[in-house]
Amino acid sequence: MLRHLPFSPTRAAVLTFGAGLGASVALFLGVSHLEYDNLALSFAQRADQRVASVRQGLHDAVEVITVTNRLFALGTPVTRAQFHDFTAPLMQRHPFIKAFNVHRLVADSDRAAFEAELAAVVPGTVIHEQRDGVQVPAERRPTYNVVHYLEPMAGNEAAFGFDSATRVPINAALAQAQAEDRAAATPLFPLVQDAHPQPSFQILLPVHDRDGRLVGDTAVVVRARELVQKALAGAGLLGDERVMMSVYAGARALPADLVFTTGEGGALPPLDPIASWIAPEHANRAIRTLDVAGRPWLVEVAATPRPFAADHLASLAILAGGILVSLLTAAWVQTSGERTRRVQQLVRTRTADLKRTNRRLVDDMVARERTEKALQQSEQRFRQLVSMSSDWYWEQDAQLRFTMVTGGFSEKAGVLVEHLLGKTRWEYVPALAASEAGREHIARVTGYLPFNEFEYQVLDDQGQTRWFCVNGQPVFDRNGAFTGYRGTGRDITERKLTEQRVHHVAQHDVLTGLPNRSLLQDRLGQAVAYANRSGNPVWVMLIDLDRFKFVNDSMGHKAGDVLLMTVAARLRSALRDLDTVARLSGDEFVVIVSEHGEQKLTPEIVERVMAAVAQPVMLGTKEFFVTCSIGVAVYPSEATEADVLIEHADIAMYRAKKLGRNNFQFYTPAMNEESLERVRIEGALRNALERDEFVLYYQPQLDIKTGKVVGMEALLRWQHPELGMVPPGRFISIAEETGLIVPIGAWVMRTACAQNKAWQDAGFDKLRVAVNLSARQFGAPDLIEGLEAVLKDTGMEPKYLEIELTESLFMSDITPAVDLLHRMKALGVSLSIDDFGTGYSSLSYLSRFPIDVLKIDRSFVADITRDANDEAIVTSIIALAHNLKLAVIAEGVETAEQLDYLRRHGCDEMQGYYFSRPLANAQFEQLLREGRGLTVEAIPEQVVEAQAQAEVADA
Ligand SMILES: Nc1nc2c(ncn2[C@@H]2O[C@@H]3COP(=O)(O)O[C@H]4[C@@H](O)[C@H](n5cnc6c(=O)[nH]c(N)nc65)O[C@@H]4COP(=O)(O)O[C@H]3[C@H]2O)c(=O)[nH]1
Repeated sequence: MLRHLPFSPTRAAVLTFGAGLGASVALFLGVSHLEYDNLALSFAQRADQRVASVRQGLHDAVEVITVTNRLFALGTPVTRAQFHDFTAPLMQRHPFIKAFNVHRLVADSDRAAFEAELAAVVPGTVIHEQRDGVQVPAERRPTYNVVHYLEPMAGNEAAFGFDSATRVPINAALAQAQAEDRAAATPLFPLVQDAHPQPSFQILLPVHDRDGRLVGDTAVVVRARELVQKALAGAGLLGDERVMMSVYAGARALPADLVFTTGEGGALPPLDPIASWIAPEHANRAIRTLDVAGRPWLVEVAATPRPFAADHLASLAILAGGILVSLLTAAWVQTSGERTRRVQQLVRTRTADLKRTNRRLVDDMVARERTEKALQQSEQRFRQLVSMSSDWYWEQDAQLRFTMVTGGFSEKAGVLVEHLLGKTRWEYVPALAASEAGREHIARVTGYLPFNEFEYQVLDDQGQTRWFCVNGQPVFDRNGAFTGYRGTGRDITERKLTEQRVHHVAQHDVLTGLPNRSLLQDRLGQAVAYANRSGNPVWVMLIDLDRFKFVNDSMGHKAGDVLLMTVAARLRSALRDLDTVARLSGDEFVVIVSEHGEQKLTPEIVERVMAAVAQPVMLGTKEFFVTCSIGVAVYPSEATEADVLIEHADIAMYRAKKLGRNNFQFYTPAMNEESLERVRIEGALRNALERDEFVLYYQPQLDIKTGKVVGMEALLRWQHPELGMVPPGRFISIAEETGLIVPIGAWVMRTACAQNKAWQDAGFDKLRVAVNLSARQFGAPDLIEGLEAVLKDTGMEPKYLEIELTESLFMSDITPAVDLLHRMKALGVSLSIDDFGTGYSSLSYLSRFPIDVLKIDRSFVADITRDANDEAIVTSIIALAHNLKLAVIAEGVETAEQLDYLRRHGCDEMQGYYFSRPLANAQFEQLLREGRGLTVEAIPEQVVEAQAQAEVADA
């Protein structure tokens, strides 16, 4: 059966519904029972109320007649008027009273008199009776019971004079009243005064005279229905449809006795046993018997049949609610049951699935374990890699805030990770938004674009500036929604600092820290641009230190460096911050000064610079004076374009140098010519050796005592096809600067040796040839080998070669110089110091050097007879040399006085125009051939010696 239902109720649901239904019915019955009891109680109360009301109404009627009867029982005659006055208010109070009667027993003998009295009240009244409904004079009887007093008369006229003895009920009631001595009621009977009979009755009480004889009675005529109605209405019990009621003026419910009923058809409906069973409350009936002045009255009260639901709302509601709750509970149980069934089914299915999956899982587990292991290893490798590398790894969320930074970020970057997390890059580095590169980066990132090698500055937790370089890739989920960024970063501070250093180094001189040539060009461009804008002039000064080369060569590079740094600092402090001081090269500095506002550019600026440089400098333990030569180029000026400013300043500087150093020159176009010549010379010099344009001149050197030529100095001459004979003063310095002096010097050495050997071989006296060795040659690595080769190749004995060195050559780091000199000396050559006295004045090194000859510079010799200082220097040099067992040769001897002085002071040899200028090959050979020499005056050797010693002591 259940299988045909659209759903199959579970047993639990059926049981739940059954139990719920049973409980609901039980509850319904219980509550119904209570309702029945309640209804019965309510009905009993209603019935009692009604019965009591009716009883009260009847009691009032009895009470009325009792009171009225007392009026007559006193024996005092009562007039009709008194009777009227007495009964009028009672009638008013009890409208159910039809009339008050006083009956008189009248003997037939008194009939006429009595009728006369009656007629006196109502004319024509006789004692009468009713026969077939018609009023007729009473038949003659022994006694009559006549209505004597009647109130009210109106409406009751027919009763006045009526012989009530013709009425059985009245006679019976009077007899009963007399017998029981109390009021007695008649049954219902039709009144003579009623044309249409209404249920009425009388209650009467006998009246006795003073002797106790019955003389009549007092009666009240009552409308029975009105009485009942009045009683019920007075108690407010009319109109209650819940009950029906009937009142009978008798002991049984006979229709003839029916006084009052609410039921239709004049009486209560009979009880329907079936209906009573279904609705027991309908069987509620109350039957009470009342005593009405000795007569039984029946009051019957029944409940009005009502719809069942009207009186059973609560129980029905409970039943309906119970059924509903049962249904709902059953439905819930059903649903739960079904769900449980489904869940069980699902569990079974899933369990089967799980078993299958489990088997697969076991397989997968093995694979996964392998994968996890590999992953762990990979992760470990990644972590190791990250920790070993200088990089860190970072991630950001969709709002571009850092969510993770790994790889020892704090240690590598000096920033705690917590300081970064939750912030965007530009929240952590607000300066990003201020730079163009930063804004570009922000735009890129907010556009979810990848970025590479983005570099930016960060302040670390210690407040140090660092540089980070980051790479990043945007991350999108499967749906293409942006979820954040991930990438790497590294600290590139070191690299940046290195770059800055490199950049600084690239633009600055390492030694002095001043801008170098490259930055100088930049600054010069700015200065020229400023000059063009403002119309103010710009001066470019090229400063060259005088005799720096000497310091560098003589005191060593370190001293030279100290000097350069000192000069750089002095230049810097002598000028304004706005001005540029740059190191061009070696001992050359460039200053750019621009005219600003009221500060005019004047030569005092140049003088101030010169004065600043010309302060004493402590080099080691020695005090040294350095001067400078300055060339100044002015922009704008007629002849000076912006791009040749330094060149022109250089030309002017050369001019200043030429003019005796320690001064300055402003560039003039004429200077350019000299410079051009210098350039021409430099160019021509490069080809001179190849073109065989060099020649050697030889200047004789003579023994002062004997006057004989003992040697010669080889002096280089350049026979240029256009320039003519170019003296060394014009090209030697250029050759030294360009390094051309090395091959040229080698040529000189070889040529001089070869020539000397040739003259020796030609039979002339064997002379010594002196060859100048420049600093560049002295520093050449193959110097010794070259000398050996020359001596070997020419076959000249080494003792005939004298190598002239300048003091400055070996004054710097004397140890290698000493070593080199010894190696040269080991070749068998002699060594002389040229221009002695012009350089570094310490003579202490002389004892350590294997020197043979000191050569007094011609500048001392020139003034030897005029300047006491020079005299002193010369005599000192001679004395010193002799003390050191060195020979002394004076050069530049031009006069006999000079020669005389030198001779007197014991100078060994001389060289100078006084005897001979440097001579070409042929001329020199001629000189040798002629055997020319000095004329020697006889000066006693002791005198010369003594004089020399005395002058040395004076000096
Ligand atoms: N006023 C005056 N001058 C005199 C007198 N006697 C000689 N002289 C000049 O004095 C210079 C002597 O040479 P130095 O001091 O070595 O000075 C040399 C030397 O330092 C250098 N020089 C010349 N030839 C060579 C060379 O082959 N190699 C190197 N390295 N330097 C050389 O050039 C310098 C100048 O050479 P020169 O012009 O030939 O000038 C020569 C010579 O002509 C005199 O009485 N009065």
